[in-house]
Amino acid sequence: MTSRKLLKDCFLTDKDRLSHEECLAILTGRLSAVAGVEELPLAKTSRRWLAADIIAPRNVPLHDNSAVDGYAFAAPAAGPMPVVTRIAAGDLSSHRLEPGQAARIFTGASIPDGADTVAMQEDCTVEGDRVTVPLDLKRGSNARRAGEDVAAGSAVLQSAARLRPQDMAALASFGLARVKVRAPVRVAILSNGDELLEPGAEIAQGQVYDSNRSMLHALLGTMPCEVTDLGILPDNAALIEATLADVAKTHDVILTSGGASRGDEDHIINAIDTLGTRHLWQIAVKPGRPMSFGQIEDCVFLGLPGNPVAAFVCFLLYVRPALTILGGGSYREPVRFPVAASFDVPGKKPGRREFWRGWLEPGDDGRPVAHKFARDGSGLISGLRKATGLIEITESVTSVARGGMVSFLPFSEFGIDS
Ligand SMILES: Nc1nc2c(c(=O)[nH]1)N[C@H]1C(S)=C(S)[C@@H](COP(=O)(O)OP(=O)(O)OC[C@H]3O[C@@H](n4cnc5c(N)ncnc54)[C@H](O)[C@@H]3O)O[C@H]1N2
Ligand code: MOO
Repeated sequence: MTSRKLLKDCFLTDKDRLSHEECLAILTGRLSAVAGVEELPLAKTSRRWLAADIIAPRNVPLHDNSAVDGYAFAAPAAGPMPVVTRIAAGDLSSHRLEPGQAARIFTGASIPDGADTVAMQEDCTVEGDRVTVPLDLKRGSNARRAGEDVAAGSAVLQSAARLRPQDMAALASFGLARVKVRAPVRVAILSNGDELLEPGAEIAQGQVYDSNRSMLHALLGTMPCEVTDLGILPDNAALIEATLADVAKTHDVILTSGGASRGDEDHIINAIDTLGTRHLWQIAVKPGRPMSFGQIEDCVFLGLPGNPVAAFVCFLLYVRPALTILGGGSYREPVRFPVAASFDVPGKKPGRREFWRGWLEPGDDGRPVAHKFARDGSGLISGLRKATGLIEITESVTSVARGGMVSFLPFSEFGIDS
């Protein structure tokens, strides 16, 4: 990473602050994969980033086989046929039919040489050792061809792909027992603020329970990460600096929340400036204005704002892409769905991008319509809980009218299940 644009002014207007696009470009442009590569048993690789391309080593299925329980024959059939053999799934012996003969066959069993079609048993008439199949059955019906799922030699998955449950099925279907994947990114998390308290402790006026760390743990659980929890750090500049310097030696990422602005008791930014390099701080995004990104030696620093909604939104928008790239994954932008708004927002400040908490419901014509959580405060966890996604309002927009189109980003696009 090299430093490009450092922001020294803590009184920036939205116009001077980095835009969402610039922020993403800095993150994605300056980061590269740091996670190691390990070869693991297939069952241990779910949700990891692949570290090598996967080429199918053989056809799947390996042999032509029956899709149904029934009778195999060579189409077209002319009348009753003698049933000369019986083939079950897993039968490894070879079978051959002469023209006009049929084989009793079961789902998954190899189709015998000389046959190309299978009739479902429900559609057949059996008399003694002869079977009559539907005479108009098309050649190839109910026959699954070798390689019809995946042909040997085809490129199936590229390095940096995320292994999803269906990919696990594909790798197993090729007979792969071990897979090269990226190791988890080593992330240290901490919360900063004298007012913060661990859940379970006795609370007093002026204190708040630390909710960000539980939320961040859960969010990090959606990514291949190994999390070190450093707990709550008080507003003590020397302690913050010493902790960050120490932790940076053994982690790929330090993720903090709180203390990100430039209040007298916000020491995180100062610590980064002293120990390393700040690549961005202050963005024209709501919520999330004091989001920061920097480095201490080779350790990436990601500083989230303290307000829980801002921490959540910035995690999705910026931490997730950063962890993806550092982890050796391929980053893709979340899909944005254009939907009609069910609400009016007459005045929005121009020059900054806003992410409102929202959800979809069917409108009068059955199409999805976006609803917005009425209150905007970025301390309101209730809004995050009610929401199933973010409504994105770009910089140039100054109002939204009921029925107008807005972009909806479902949380599922960020790896969060409903
Ligand atoms: N004069 C200004 N004040 C503020 C500005 C500003 O630009 N000028 N920005 C506001 C915005 S926007 C945000 S967001 C917050 C973020 O500030 P910090 O990152 O420095 O966060 P704190 O001041 O430490 O905390 C803000 C708020 O969030 C609560 N908090 C912090 N950590 C946690 C946690 N782990 N769990 C639950 N709640 C937490 C904290 O108690 C505060 O209420 O600053 C605005 N102010
Ligand atoms: O932008 Mo702050 O990040 O709204 O709460």
